[in-house]
Order: sequence, then structure tokens, then C-alpha cells
Amino acid sequence: MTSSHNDSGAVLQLRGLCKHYGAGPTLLKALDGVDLDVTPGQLFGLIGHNGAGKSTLFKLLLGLIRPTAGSLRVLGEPVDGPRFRELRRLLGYLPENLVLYDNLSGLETLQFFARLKGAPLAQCEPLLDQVGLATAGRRAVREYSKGMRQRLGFAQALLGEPRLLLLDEPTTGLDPAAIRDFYQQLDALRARGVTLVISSHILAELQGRVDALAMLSAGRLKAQGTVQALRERSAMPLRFLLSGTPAQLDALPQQLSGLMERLQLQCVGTGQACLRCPRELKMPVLQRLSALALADLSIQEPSLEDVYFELREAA
Ligand SMILES: Nc1ncnc2c1ncn2[C@@H]1O[C@H](COP(=O)(O)OP(=O)(O)OP(=O)(O)O)[C@@H](O)[C@H]1O
Repeated sequence: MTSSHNDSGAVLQLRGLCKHYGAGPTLLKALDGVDLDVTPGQLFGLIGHNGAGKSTLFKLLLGLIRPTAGSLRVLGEPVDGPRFRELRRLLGYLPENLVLYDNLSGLETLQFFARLKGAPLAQCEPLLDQVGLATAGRRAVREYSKGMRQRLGFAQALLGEPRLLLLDEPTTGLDPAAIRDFYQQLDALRARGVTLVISSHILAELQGRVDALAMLSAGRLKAQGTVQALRERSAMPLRFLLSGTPAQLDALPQQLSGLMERLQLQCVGTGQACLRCPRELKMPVLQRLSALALADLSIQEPSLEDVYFELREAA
């Protein structure tokens, strides 16, 4: 790995990062030339299919495995450099499958992890409270539900007041209220300058919450940027939902003449129509529609899920 000076201020800086397993016919490129920057205080999403390389990326960031090629800086330091061991204390990690000892209580579990990490034991009870396990703290982990185990895992990741949190599918098993509570906690952490990298398959959950995201596909970075930037890149059409009288809706093809070949118009119920419109035609279409004085008009952006499938298919 190279260790050139990091002048970008990035919390994470990956350049040409590769992790290969096996060789010859069994060669598997878990990560293959990934460039990525995450800036301080971002809530950064990592998305991609099963086996895309997300967990591999987390393990590389933590120094648990070594890259095959490329460079990797975390909090400004190369992961294989002399200062990384010290910096490792400033990282919190919630693995996809955290192993817990069933016979320990929640509090004992947290105390165990605190000792491993060199974090003050005094942080354990307040953290249990923070993740909603204050009353369950003295019960054995074997009695915990899936969501309670996940909360305990999150508390473990927060030990030592990390500056960078790596959360691998952290909302698996959480109910809707717990998911909302979890993201509120992430917002509070972000407000304190903590950088958060979160992987999830629940794209609706990330949409509207992440500052930026990266989409991995078979070890390669398929797209990177804000949700809006990905939408624009995907060239998915906007959806205009129109309400009006039958006469107004009948007049739509005439009103949009010259543009219709690039639009898709569909009746979706009495007095309602849906118009699929390329992003670049949004303003000309709006201008034409304004002349009709429709009862209502709303414009829907494509969802992150729609964008994901579109970009996945793109070369
Ligand atoms: N120790 C290993 N030895 C060989 N191959 C591995 C090893 N660890 C991971 N892989 C392979 O690397 C690829 C990426 O795996 P990874 O766990 O990073 O995917 P992921 O994106 O986290 O998937 P998921 O969404 O299912 O958690 C997969 O093909 C996996 O089989």
C-alpha cells in the first residue's frame, strides 16, 4: 500500500482498493479497484447486492483483513501505518453478525466489550439506557429478542465515543419505531461530528437520510454521490400525477404536442393521469400544463430502489 499525504480532509479515502480471494480459476474479486471519499460528519450509505463486497470493505477499514492492492486511509492514517493501532480506538463497528455470549447479561456483555476496547466501564449503563435496554440490562442475553440483540450490538459500537462508526446492516430485526429511534440517534451523533458509514438492503430507509452513498456491484463501485445525483445519473423519468376534469385530461396530448413522443401518458383512474417525463423536459412540460389550469399536479422523483435497479442494469 502507498501512504501518500492525505490532504483531502476525508475520514475515509480509498484509492484503487482491491481484495481478491483465491487464485487462478477460483479467483474471486471481492473488491476490485474502489475509489471512495467520505467526508467528516457524513451519514454515508453503502448499498449493493448480496456478495457485492460491503462487509469486505468494512473489514478492510478496520484493518481486520489486508488489501490485495490499492491504498486505504482511515481518519487520515494509512490502515497499515504505525499510528493506526492507536486510531483503532476511535472506530466503532457493528458487524453483520455480532457474536454474543448467551449466559452474560446485557450489562456484562457491554462491560466485556468495554474491557476489550479499553473504554471506561462507566459508559456501559448510560449506553444501555440510550439504546432502550436499561430495564433489560440485567437479563441474560439468551432471553433477548433479535431486535434487543441488535440494540446491544449498537451500544457496543458506541463504546469509547468513536469518531467513525461502521454499521453493517444495523437495522436488521428492528421494528419500525426502533428504526426511527435508531436514525434519530445517528442524527444526534452526526450533529456531534461523528462520521457514519452504514450498509443496508432497505433502500427506502436510506433514501432521505443519507448525505451520500456508494453502490457496489460485484466488487466494483457502480455509482457514488447524493441520492439526487444518482437519480440524475440513472436518467429515470419523473412521474407527474395530474388531476383534472375529463375534458382537461383529454386535452393533454394536444397540449403536449411535439413532446409526446418522449412522454408516456397513462390514465390511472377517474380524473387522474400519470405522465412519465424525462428530467430535462420537466420545465417545458410544466409550462404547457400550466395553461390547462388542472385541479392538482404533483411531481414524484424515482425512488432509490428504482434508481438502484436502473443503475444495476447499466453498463
Ligand atoms: N474469507 C473469504 N474467503 C473467500 N471469499 C470470501 C471471503 N469473504 C468474503 N468472500 C467473498 O467475497 C464476496 C463479497 O462478500 P461480502 O461479505 O463482502 O459481501 P456483502 O456485500 O457484505 O454481502 P451481503 O449483503 O450478503 O452481506 C462474496 O463473493 C464472498 O463470498
